[in-house]
Amino acid sequence: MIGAVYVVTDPGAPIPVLDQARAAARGGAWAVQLRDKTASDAEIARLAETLLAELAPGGLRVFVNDRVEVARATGADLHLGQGDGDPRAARERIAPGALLGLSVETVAQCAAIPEGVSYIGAGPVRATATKPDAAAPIGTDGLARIVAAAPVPAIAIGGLTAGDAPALRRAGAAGMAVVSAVTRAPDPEAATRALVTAWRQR
Ligand SMILES: Cc1ncc(COP(=O)(O)OP(=O)(O)O)c(N)n1
Ligand SMILES: Cc1nc(C(=O)O)sc1CCOP(=O)(O)O
Ligand SMILES: [Mg+2]
Repeated sequence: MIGAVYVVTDPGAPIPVLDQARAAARGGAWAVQLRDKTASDAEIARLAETLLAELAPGGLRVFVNDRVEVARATGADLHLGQGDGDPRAARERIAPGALLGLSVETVAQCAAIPEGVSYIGAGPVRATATKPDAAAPIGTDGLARIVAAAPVPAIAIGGLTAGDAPALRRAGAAGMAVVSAVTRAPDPEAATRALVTAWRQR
């Protein structure tokens, strides 16, 4: 089951990554993702193990970004992009119960989503300073087209805030993923809670 609010951590944010994840969990996030382009596999594995021990028993899903072997070694969930290797091969490497996410930027990419992918990360919906190599923003109309074409639930990502929740829901997203709206907020727990509340509002 895919949940509503998914917080991607940022090692460049003002508070440590573990505290970002803990605040997200307290605020009601469904998932956190450890995203760090420069840390070693051993460092990411240590963080994942800590979060899995501490927060997975309470229901939080813990993802690692890009690192198939870290997911395999720790039992964490995994998120891959279009350039991060074959998702079928990754599915074979990770735990049977682990979730596998795949980034999708275009409707055409929806035709190539293999079985075993649990959800897509669809975006960027809006411009984002967090990922300088992101594709051009697709907007909520682009998101709706991807939702319609995808065989699995879509989690919207890219430049999102709580105010976007109604439009993302109208577009058919199953959830929303954020980096800066939580990790750069003065109170990351309250920011997560605001996202959860906004998502639930009809
Ligand atoms: C939930 C979610 N969706 C999309 C992405 C982006 O992944 P990717 O395209 O591989 O880019 P990087 O994050 O690796 O720079 C994501 N991480 N999470
Ligand atoms: C990690 C990531 N992936 C994206 C994609 O479009 O695939 S956009 C993005 C960064 C999202 O950060 P923020 O919430 O601070 O804009
Ligand atoms: Mg990636």
